[in-house]
Amino acid sequence: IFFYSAKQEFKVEMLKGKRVIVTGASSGIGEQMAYRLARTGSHILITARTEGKLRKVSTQCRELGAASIHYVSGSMENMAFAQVVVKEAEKLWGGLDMLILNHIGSTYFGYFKGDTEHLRKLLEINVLSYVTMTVSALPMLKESRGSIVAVSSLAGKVGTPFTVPYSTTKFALDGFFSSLRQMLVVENANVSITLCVLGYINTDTAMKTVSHVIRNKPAPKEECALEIIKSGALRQRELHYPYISVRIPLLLRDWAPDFLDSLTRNNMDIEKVKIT
Ligand SMILES: NC(=O)C1=CN([C@@H]2O[C@H](COP(=O)(O)OP(=O)(O)OC[C@H]3O[C@@H](n4cnc5c(N)ncnc54)[C@H](OP(=O)(O)O)[C@@H]3O)[C@@H](O)[C@H]2O)C=CC1
Ligand SMILES: CC(C)CCC[C@@H](C)[C@H]1CC[C@H]2[C@@H]3C(=O)C=C4C[C@@H](O)CC[C@]4(C)[C@H]3CC[C@]12C
Repeated sequence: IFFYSAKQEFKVEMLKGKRVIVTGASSGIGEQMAYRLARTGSHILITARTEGKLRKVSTQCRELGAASIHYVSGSMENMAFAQVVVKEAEKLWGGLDMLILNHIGSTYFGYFKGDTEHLRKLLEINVLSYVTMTVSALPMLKESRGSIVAVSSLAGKVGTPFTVPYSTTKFALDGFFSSLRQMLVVENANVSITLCVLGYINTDTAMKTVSHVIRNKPAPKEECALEIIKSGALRQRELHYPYISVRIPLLLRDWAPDFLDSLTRNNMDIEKVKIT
């Protein structure tokens, strides 16, 4: 029982020479994932809207030792673009080993005033483009027995105030990917799906948006990026990072939901949330 249940350990060789797409890689956690993959000698295709930033990240990846590095710029509001990115990987490498879905459309941390247009746009960028890329990439991933990694959030597992449109999209990812995981087992397809449930991380965007409201200390984006890559390589079903800050709310969620809700609110300076 000990030997059969022992967890597999992560080794950098697991990703050496692997062909990986990383979305939202021009900044934050996505950028750090690109650097980490470069150090392990992977073939990398990065994407985001801002070409200038992608060029800089690519240069850095080349210096860090990427087996190869390419970028495509465009917006994930457009589903044709989501397909173009996967086609590009097919053209470049004739296959794909890992698809890391990480981009999000910009959103606010504040009062929900019924702005369904913002919600619709966010559903397209944060969910539909993930679905589109997954569908396009699945034939290649089935062939390589590859992996899909979807970056989500604690705000996609438990209700947090001030993130209504954002949480809607992240909860949807759980629905899609958890069901698809089951579907792939039934079909006998050896493609792993990892849902990353992240707590508060110190990216520029998150710090700018919530550091004046959230009392907890954010976790480092560099370590977060490494943990995401490890969880994908090890074909885990979910990543919980930072471990304790995500595990405790997940435990409380079903057993003491009202207590969890008040704990979450007590972690915020609610009076500092801007009223627009
Ligand atoms: N930071 C945190 O505290 C937490 C983050 N997460 C999750 O981690 C992931 C990364 O977050 P983080 O690094 O903070 O985010 P960033 O804001 O740093 O990065 C977002 C990336 O998405 C790209 N992007 C934005 N809009 C679009 C678009 N319309 N089309 C294509 N790409 C787009 C951005 O580049 P560009 O503008 O050039 O397009 C950028 O590369 C997200 O999935 C987020 O939900 C989860 C929990 C906590
Ligand atoms: C039990 C409680 C202490 C847990 C509370 C954790 C809350 C406060 C944490 C968990 C996940 C976090 C959000 C997140 O996932 C991503 C983004 C997007 C970014 O562009 C702006 C910041 C934002 C909204 C984060 C805000 C703070 C959140 C809600």
